[in-house]
Amino acid sequence: MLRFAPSPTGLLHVGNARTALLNALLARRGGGTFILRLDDTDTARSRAEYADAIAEDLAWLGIAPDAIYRQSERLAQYAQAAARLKAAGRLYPAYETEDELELKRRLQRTRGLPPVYDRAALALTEAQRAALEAQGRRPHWRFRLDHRTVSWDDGVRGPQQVETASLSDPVLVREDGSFLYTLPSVVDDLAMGVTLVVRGEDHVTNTAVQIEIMDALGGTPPRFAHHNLLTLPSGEGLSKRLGHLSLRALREAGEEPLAVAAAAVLVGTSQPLQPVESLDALAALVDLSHISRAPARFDPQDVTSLTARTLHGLPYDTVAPRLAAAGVGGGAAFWQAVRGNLAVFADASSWWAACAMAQAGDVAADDAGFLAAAAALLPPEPWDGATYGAWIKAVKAESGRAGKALFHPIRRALTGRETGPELASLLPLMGRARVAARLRGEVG
Ligand SMILES: Nc1ncnc2c1ncn2[C@@H]1O[C@H](COP(=O)(O)OP(=O)(O)OP(=O)(O)O)[C@@H](O)[C@H]1O
Repeated sequence: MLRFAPSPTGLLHVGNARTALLNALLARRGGGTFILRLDDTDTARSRAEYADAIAEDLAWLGIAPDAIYRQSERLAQYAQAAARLKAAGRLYPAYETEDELELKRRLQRTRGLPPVYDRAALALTEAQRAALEAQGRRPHWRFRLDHRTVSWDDGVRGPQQVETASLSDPVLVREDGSFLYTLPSVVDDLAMGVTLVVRGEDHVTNTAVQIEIMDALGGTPPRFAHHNLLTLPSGEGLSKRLGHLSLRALREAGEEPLAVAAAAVLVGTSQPLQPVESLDALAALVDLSHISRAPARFDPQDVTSLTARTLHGLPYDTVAPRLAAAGVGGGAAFWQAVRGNLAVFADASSWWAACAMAQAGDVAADDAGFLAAAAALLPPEPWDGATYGAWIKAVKAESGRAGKALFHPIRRALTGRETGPELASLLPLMGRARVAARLRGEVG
């Protein structure tokens, strides 16, 4: 059981996609379950349209979660867990304001001490608490860490140890009673039976805290694996809120979902960037132990070149529904003919238009006679893959032209372009009447 737990506070970026894909692909490969769990307890920042956008962007990548949960709908479970922790003496009220905490931290720093919460609230007497509440202060609630060494064998980073004495007791519940991310995450990982948590290394410290809370709740922690983070090419970190390298933007630029997925998974590993034919093929390449420890720069140029390479290798059966939806005909023969020339999928539509829609032959005045003579040599239909070769041989013999002078005017007349797919493949798709008309500079 694996999960992806984003906050719906912006559009997913390629770093988020790395986490989502690693989880989804490991689940897919191992026959496990993959859930999308929206961390939407922060009502001020979470937005329903981002939750929809997350599901849509995952679907675009080819990921269909087995279930979707919204943490905002599970508050009763978190309240129950908080009550259990309070009863066990592990969740205590604290009354410091943000300014007071900041002052404490500043004093600690000037004394050369780490800015760790001093647990002053633990020492408050019943009467002192009552007095603070009488002033109108509301408590936030901190988890009392065990101050022990928490260890786990990380799927990416190997054996890990965190001394929780070096950490502040984390706030689990805010003044207004709302939950920060930590408790819902722990409660749900236990309740949903999550067995492996794969996430970014921004969570390593959280993991130590979460293992302590899981132990305090009597649960068995899952296994953890923390992958490196992706950055902008400049090295700057990615942020959902700032809209960096969003899946939406890559999609709008025409990038292939399989190319984005391959780049998001393979960048920053010891495996080479390579196009894949399917998510199953990408799943077969996933190996947590091949992920580097250092952050990895994500270059959108890599996606652009992977998009082209992905398209060049995509089998017809995989793209047939997309071709049909785009109104592109010609079946497998057309796809085989053009795929090697595509930079983005939409180029298939332009090549289809060039084959199937009337357009005037692009004929330079100097070549008009040569091309009209070539038209006269066109063999009768039916045409197949060998037609062009036989015809061009005859044209060459009669005209005495060779090389560029022979091929270039023909390509221009037929397609209006300097380069493109093999004419041998396009000719049967265009048909004799069209080819003849265009060679004469007419509309065909
Ligand atoms: N740059 C990144 N590279 C790889 N993974 C990332 C990156 N940023 C976040 N993640 C992972 O994405 C998952 C979802 O995290 P979260 O929703 O907090 O996204 P975020 O981009 O950090 O958010 P925000 O910008 O809103 O703070 C987490 O598992 C996190 O580790």
